[in-house]
Amino acid sequence: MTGESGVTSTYQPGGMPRLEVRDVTVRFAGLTALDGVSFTVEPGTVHAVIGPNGAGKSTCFNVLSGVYRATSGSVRLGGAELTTLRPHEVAALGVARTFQNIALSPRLPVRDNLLLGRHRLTRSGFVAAGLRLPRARREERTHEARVAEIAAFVGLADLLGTPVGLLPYGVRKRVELARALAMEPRLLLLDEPVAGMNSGERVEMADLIVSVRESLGISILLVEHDMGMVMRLADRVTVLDFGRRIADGPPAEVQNDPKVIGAYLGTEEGS
Ligand SMILES: Nc1ncnc2c1ncn2[C@@H]1O[C@H](COP(=O)(O)OP(=O)(O)OP(=O)(O)O)[C@@H](O)[C@H]1O
Repeated sequence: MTGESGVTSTYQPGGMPRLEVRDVTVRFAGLTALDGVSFTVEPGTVHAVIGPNGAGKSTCFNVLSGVYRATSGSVRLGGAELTTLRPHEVAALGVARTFQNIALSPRLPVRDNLLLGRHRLTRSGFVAAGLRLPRARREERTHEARVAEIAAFVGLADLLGTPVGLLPYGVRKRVELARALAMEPRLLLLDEPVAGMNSGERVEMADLIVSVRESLGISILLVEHDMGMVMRLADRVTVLDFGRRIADGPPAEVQNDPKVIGAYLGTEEGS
């Protein structure tokens, strides 16, 4: 399929797997960060995980991406069980993530940061690439063309040669999203994609996330504090509080749930 900007998806939406999180518990020395949490991310949807500070959102992301090991429970992507895998193995199954704090190489230009995202897709070995053998060169050209396509899709076409460290914060957040897309993911985990952005940048990022879903059909799971953004973007919302799931449903339903209102008011009163 082809998006407005001409970027094409490697996967058909029908081929996108469902993410099933079942009864996941994570304990850290006496503290239960996640307590029997379950939810399902349907293929090609935007699913948000929200909750007050310390609710367990980051822990949830870290379990899904293989950074933390669940104490019990299961996470399945299509037919694959993720809870026993390491981060690079989860990434190899097509799960890409962005971070709350940008994790890019500031001295490298946008192009190289995006090419690093394609590492798992590189077939020619290290040696072949180093010797610049013909097959490796051909592969390099293919990756560069794809990176240019993705950069155009996220509005970075003119900045491919610019070192990331010279870019404003909001643009760097887009580079991070582009790098995740460069992995050709089937599931994208976005950790607070608009944190620290001004209102104009927030709107742009929200539009971009919508077009990732619509043009590429990639499933998106996002953790986000900006409620307006969540309500506008998400097809479904899971609400955590003290590690427990207190609500799960369409945004309009969740927004009016007394348990959710109570959890957020409780935080405000406490802070
Ligand atoms: N590596 C760790 N070791 C010990 N405790 C941890 C660890 N990671 C998270 N926690 C604890 O688990 C609980 C859930 O934290 P988590 O960061 O997942 O919440 P959160 O919802 O992402 O919060 P925030 O919105 O503030 O980012 C907190 O009490 C936190 O202190």
